[in-house]
Amino acid sequence: MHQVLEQIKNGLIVSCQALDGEPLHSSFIMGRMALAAKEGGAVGIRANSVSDIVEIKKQVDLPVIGIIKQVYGNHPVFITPTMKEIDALAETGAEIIATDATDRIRPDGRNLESFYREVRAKYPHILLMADVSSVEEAVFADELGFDIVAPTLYGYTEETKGLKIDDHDYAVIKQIVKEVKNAKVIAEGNVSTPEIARSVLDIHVHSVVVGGAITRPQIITKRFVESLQK
Ligand SMILES: CC(=O)N[C@H](C=O)[C@@H](O)[C@H](O)[C@H](O)COP(=O)(O)O
Repeated sequence: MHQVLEQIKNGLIVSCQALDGEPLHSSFIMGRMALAAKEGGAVGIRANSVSDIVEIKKQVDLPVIGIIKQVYGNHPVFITPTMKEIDALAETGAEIIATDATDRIRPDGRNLESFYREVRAKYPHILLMADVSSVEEAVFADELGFDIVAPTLYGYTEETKGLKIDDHDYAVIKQIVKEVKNAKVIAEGNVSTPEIARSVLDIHVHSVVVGGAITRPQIITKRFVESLQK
């Protein structure tokens, strides 16, 4: 197994992201978030943008899943959508690059297969992670040759809006683990409690990514406030 995949096996990856407009939007703060995550025992970091990744890499020596969230017009594909973002991420030294791997046409008019082949040919040594929204997309990404698949976009496409990883006793992630043959399956998206993290690991995912429940204090605060108002 690739050394980085070995390193993150059975562990927690913390997604340290604050977009423009969020209270913690700052590469300095994301670097410190990553350091806090490492102190807490995280085995990897997921991060958005070149400047955040560069700062995070100064603070911690953990493997980084890099993405660039780039919106082109009103196009729905925004996680590392084109080769421009892949090139920028490759420069940062991110060990893993994640990209939208849904069946939607990309902003440059290409489909996933032709995009994947070009990225793989250009960067054969970087691990590639497929952010999908369904079992079918997970299987297709695995067949293409992605190293990692994750249901990151389950709940965030037109067809899946509002759905969550623990719906129907974890049916979707269970099916992905069952049907994906070669890629490592990582649980990501709405892993909002330690109990959910434990449950998905028990389904035999390779690792678990947690974002907002650790690194978005406005979301954490809201959950407490809502609990007080019940
Ligand atoms: C859909 C989308 O844009 N997901 C993003 C992907 O990088 C992030 O905004 C999420 O925080 C991340 O996936 C972790 O998920 P959660 O924050 O639910 O633990």
